[in-house]
Amino acid sequence: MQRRQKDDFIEVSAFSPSIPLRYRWSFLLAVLSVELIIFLFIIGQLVNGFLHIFVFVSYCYLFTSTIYKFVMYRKTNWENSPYSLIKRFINDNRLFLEEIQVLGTDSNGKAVKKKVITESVFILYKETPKELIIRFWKNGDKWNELANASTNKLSAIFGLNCTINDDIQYCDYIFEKVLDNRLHLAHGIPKTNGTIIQVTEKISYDVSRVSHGLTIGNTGSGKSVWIEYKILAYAQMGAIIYVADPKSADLSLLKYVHGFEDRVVSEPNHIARVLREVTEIMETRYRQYFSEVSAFGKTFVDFNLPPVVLVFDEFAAFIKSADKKLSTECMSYLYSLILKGRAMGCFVEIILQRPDSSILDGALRDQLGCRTLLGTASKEATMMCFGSSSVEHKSISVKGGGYIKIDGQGEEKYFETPFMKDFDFIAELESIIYKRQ
Ligand SMILES: Nc1ncnc2c1ncn2[C@@H]1O[C@H](COP(=O)(O)OP(=O)(O)OP(=O)(O)O)[C@@H](O)[C@H]1O
Repeated sequence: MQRRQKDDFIEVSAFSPSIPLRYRWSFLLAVLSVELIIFLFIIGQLVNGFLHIFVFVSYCYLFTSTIYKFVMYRKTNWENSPYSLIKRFINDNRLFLEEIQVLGTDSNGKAVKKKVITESVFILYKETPKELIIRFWKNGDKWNELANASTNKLSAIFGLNCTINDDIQYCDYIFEKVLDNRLHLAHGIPKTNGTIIQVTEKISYDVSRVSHGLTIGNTGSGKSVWIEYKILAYAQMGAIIYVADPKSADLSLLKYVHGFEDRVVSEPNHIARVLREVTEIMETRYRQYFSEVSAFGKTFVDFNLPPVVLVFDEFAAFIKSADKKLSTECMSYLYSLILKGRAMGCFVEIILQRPDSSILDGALRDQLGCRTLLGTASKEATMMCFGSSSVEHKSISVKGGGYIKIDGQGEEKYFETPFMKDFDFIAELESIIYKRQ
């Protein structure tokens, strides 16, 4: 079996020693013996009876504290250590091959046989204060399949949720030791740093690299609250925000906010107009800023251009219900925004109640850099949002809880949208806009 470079990883296999010397009971016995010898030596040197009692009491204290410290050290540093747990995982699942080998003959001429491990899986781990990474190499051998199929067992062993980073040559299981926390907007909204959206205490992403969003969730799962938070984050960036709300629901109320009056639309013709407007902004930016070779690799951030965001609620329902010509026109604008908008800073945030792959196929979906699935979702919705994934989704009872997948940040992970209670979204938005003017 081919084994590759280990980086800072520690390797564990069936060949690794079961217990390192400093955790063995025999080691404790050796330490206690040394202590006893020292005690007997000191006692032998003393004549004073009072000193005998004093040394004896000290020795008793040393004896019990040595045993206590050893047991605690073993428990915390060894029994629950990744090394020991991985070793147990290998043994319990028999991830090794054994064969009986003849070692020689005894005095009666009988063959002396012994079971010897001949092959083993090799699992690596690396521990930092924040995370534990367990790596399975994919060697195309009999343990290859194991690399992608150990989520449940490993999560159970370590008692932590994990995310997977699946590479061609290896599969990393990343266990977060520090739990993530939901943001509480009543404590103040996080200040947007440049083009970064802070999602939870630990999750964030940069819209200049990861553009466009998709939010899927059943009614009441928290889509509107999540999008409202995103609108605040975009507003902090100084974005020009358009809202298409064909059902004239909550988001359409934004038209009463100063600056949003003609950017919030519900009528099909107006939605088409807004899509056209955003596409034109994108095309104009292309012509003005990206027509020379010096613009190579640059984005809207390099030209100090504000992001332009189109929030499209109930997008699939709109496309299905609109007249054919209009829906074709809208789809073509949307395609070009999704495919070409990133560098120009022109983004779409699509909200869907029900998955519909006839509207948003896999190729287009993959262009939407931040995808969220809120509430307990059907298999179809999960597939629609994330494609095939090895993440086991739990059922969700928390309002605003769901899964998020951000381009370049591995598989989807559980998260909770910022908590919006005792918080006035409209007042906050108006205050952001006022401060910007
Ligand atoms: N992040 C959150 N913080 C606080 N409450 C939330 C959050 N997300 C959802 N809720 C609660 O859940 C309710 C439903 O959320 P929301 O209106 O966003 O769902 P929805 O998916 O948009 O539903 P619909 O499709 O019917 O519009 C909210 O009124 C709110 O009470």
